[in-house]
Amino acid sequence: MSGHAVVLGAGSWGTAFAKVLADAGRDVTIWARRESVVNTIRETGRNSEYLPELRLPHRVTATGDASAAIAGADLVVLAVPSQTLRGNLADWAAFIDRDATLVSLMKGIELGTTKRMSQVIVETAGVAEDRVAVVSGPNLAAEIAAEQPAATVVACTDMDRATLVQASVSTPYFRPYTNDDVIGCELGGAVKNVIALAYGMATAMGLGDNTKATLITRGLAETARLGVALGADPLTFAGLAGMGDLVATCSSPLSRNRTFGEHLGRGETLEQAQTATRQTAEGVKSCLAIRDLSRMHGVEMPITEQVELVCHEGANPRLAMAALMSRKPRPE
Ligand SMILES: NC(=O)C1=CN([C@@H]2O[C@H](COP(=O)(O)OP(=O)(O)OC[C@H]3O[C@@H](n4cnc5c(N)ncnc54)[C@H](O)[C@@H]3O)[C@@H](O)[C@H]2O)C=CC1
Ligand SMILES: O=C(CO)COP(=O)(O)O
Repeated sequence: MSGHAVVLGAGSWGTAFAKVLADAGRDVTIWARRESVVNTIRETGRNSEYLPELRLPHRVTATGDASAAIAGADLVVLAVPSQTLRGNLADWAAFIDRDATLVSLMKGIELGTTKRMSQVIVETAGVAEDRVAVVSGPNLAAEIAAEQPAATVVACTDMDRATLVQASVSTPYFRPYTNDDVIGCELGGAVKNVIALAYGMATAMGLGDNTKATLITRGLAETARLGVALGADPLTFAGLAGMGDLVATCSSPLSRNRTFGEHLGRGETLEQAQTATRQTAEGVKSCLAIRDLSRMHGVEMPITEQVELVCHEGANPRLAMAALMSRKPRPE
């Protein structure tokens, strides 16, 4: 693979990922929805709204014309919010080259359908699942943009394709591992956002490291339970797309999900938290879809249930924590 790549979505991860692709040897076009973002990237080489510190490599350019950018690209990277993917991709699907690899960077579950992002891509773009790769791991965009060493997982049911994508995003600061467990990698990425909301609430409530370690560990347990019920390999949850991303997201003040949880933990309403934080916190919507998935598959996910109650039913975070602590005793 050495052709042209397109990154659809100019948020912080889409922009940082474009840099990774360019540093790994690609010409890259970023599609941005807003003309002001396109113009700033073209004129200054920076996405000043999302990653102002980052000077993009010369191989990266921007456009507002998705169809022109997609045509001829052999790597089509999707980096829009999970809940808008289906609508966006419906507009773009016709322009995607029949041999192109579609790469999902998104960490969410679709509301209503409870579909993972790769499933939405397969359905909407009309491609076989082995043409879709998922990139997921402890990858806070600002740290990658600053070239701080990090690893990730490239998951695809076609391991040859996973290896090609791995080569396309390998740089001295970004180390991708391949995996064929797409379900596990996608669930790890989506559920950790929900657990990070809980972690943020605990942080704002002044709770200590025992509480936080408990949330991470039991959060991982409920993620793995759901994953196994959906056909994932339990070992995936001990890896970068599971524990790795969960730890990075919960412990980092850069995380939008953790930050959103902190607002809720200070007693703000959902609307107040949304006003205070501008970027997408995927867990806020995905917690509803993940709760639905857990009920459909008869899997207990107590932390997710409580996060959903705080986010969408106005439950008090302290009472949510008390509810978790007063559950029926059970073996680990
Ligand atoms: N920011 C990060 O550190 C990381 C983010 N991710 C995931 O990557 C995905 C994308 O996130 P980010 O790049 O951070 O950006 P984001 O989620 O904040 O926004 C993505 C981009 O989509 C645009 N957008 C918003 N609504 C849209 C719509 N209706 N149609 C088309 N475009 C729209 C935004 O303007 C922005 O340019 C998310 O699923 C996130 O969970 C994954 C790893 C790291
Ligand atoms: O997925 C991420 C890091 O791997 C980014 O998390 P946030 O969306 O919470 O910022």
